[in-house]
Amino acid sequence: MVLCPVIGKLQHKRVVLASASPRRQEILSNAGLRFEVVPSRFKEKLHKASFATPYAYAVETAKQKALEVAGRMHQKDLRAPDVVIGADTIVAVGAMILEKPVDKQDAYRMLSRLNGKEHSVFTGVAIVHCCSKDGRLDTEVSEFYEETTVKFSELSEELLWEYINSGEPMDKAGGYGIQALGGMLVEYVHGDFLNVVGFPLNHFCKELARLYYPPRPEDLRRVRHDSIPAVDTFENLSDSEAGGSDPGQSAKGGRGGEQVDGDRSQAPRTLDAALNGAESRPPFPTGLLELMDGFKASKVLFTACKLKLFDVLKDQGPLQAVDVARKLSTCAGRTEQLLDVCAALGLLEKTHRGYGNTEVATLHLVSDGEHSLQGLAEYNDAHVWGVFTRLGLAVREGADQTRGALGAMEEERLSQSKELTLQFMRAKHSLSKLTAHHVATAFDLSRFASACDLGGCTGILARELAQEYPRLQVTVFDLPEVTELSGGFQRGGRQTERIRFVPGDIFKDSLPEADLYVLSRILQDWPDDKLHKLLSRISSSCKPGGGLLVAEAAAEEEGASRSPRLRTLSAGQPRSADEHRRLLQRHGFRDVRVARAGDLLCVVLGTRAAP
Ligand SMILES: Cc1cn([C@@H]2O[C@H](COP(=O)(O)OP(=O)(O)OP(=O)(O)O)[C@@H](O)[C@H]2O)c(=O)[nH]c1=O
Repeated sequence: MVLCPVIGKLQHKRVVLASASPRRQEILSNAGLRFEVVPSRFKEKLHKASFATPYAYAVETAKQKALEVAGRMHQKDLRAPDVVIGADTIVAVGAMILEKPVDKQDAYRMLSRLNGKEHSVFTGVAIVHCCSKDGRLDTEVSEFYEETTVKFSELSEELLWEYINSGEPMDKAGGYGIQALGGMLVEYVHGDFLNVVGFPLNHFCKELARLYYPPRPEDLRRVRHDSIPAVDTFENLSDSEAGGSDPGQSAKGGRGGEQVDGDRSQAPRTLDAALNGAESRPPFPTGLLELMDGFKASKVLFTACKLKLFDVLKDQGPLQAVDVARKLSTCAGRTEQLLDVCAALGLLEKTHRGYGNTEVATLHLVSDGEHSLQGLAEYNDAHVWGVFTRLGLAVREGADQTRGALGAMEEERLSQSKELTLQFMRAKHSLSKLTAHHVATAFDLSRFASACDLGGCTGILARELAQEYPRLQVTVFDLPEVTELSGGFQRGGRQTERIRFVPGDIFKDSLPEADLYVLSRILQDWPDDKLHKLLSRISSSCKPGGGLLVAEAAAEEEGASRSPRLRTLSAGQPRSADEHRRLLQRHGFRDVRVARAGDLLCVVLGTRAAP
């Protein structure tokens, strides 16, 4: 059989399975692989929301599990195994990830979500090749994922509880085991069954083949592209293009993809394809097509927010499409399309009871939620959208125009209506709420008695600083039209006594006195000349020993910015932590330290040297 020699390639190697899952052990030993089992101690606690897709989360977790075991074994014996295999299985309902239930209630919640519906099971796999050199561990990781679609029948409460009480759900992702009693819950499976059980053996063998039998150049020219993913084009939302693709068919990523994301078609598709040969076609441009459709997805999100769809579903959901349309006074047919696209985007859940918010929608898209990003959606729709429609003009007409178009948020809000200023403030407020705590705690700032947040807008960071440092007096310095409206964003509380709002322009007016100046997400909006002007003004106002704290979007190479495009399209240059460090040094700050704040920001703190 073709696959045996592939497994045989590992025969003389020391192979470790970094997994406690008895199912994985069984699948691999049934395939004839000889290995040791060293369960990983990696805690499955990666921040799910920071992954663009559920499978990216599974792949990263699998990798971390394997690397933890490789590192630990290397440390213990000063010799790592040759190969460590890690895997992670998750169940995904839209964007929501279900892992192993923590108790019976949790299992019930999970199984109820799956009841009567289709879901995806993803297993991420990492194959880590290790090499110990001069006491150092070198690793080379290849990773992939497999997706299988599973549909549950409509199940009664009684049956669900009977299943839960059998004890089977507890150590299984999504709360069920398809290989045992759980098999009775399943109406159909599309894809690799073993992938659901915990290990995609077929894809694993293909990956080994790819690693151990590099294709000959003549084979590569004949690669067949056999897994073209569907791309949701949202066409059926447009009147002129009605009858387009099925919104439920969102881009899923090929089951046979060799890479986690991006262009999976770079590598030979499959051993089969490489060996059997096929006609020559260019790689399928999945990423590019998704990019072309990206604006439609944004517009769907903005429209749903504007219609207050998530608010209605929060209070009254789940609801059928006609009821949603009635409550929103919208056209029933179009509303249903919008709801379906929202479900395909992972914003809504569709069950036999109707449409309901997913966790991410409840958390971030409901207007009055503590972590609501409604303000940002509203501003992007009402303002940034229009700004970007002028991008071509801005690029053609040069730097100033580019600034006018791309970085226009600051400038336009000066001249425009109170409503626009309010929109801008709501957008900034909602985003700052996500980051303020991280910025305030990136360094110990307790040595400062006063701080001034320049461009501090609604005072959300000031509030966090005051809360974190009980001695600190904080000034929020922003344009008069902003400070005038900031009252509407205050929630009261003891620390507000130590916060004051001072109107002024950071480029023109004298800066309020403070031991620590703060610039949070300000520099990125300005081109170099303005930025140097601002930093030199701060430098002159800052007393020796005083500080400057800068928080900006983390540069891509530092790992976490998931939206490099957003960063690049602001007026200023994208800057790395090192560039920020040099900027501060150039303006008279010493002992410059850099820290990461959450997933989005890099924070830099410098101390003013004596002139
Ligand atoms: C959907 C489904 C899952 N599972 C098991 O669910 C666990 C997932 O958890 P994990 O975190 O990927 O693995 P683990 O069991 O914690 O082991 P480890 O690799 O040490 O983290 C694995 O066991 C899988 O078999 C089944 O046995 N049958 C099914 O139908």
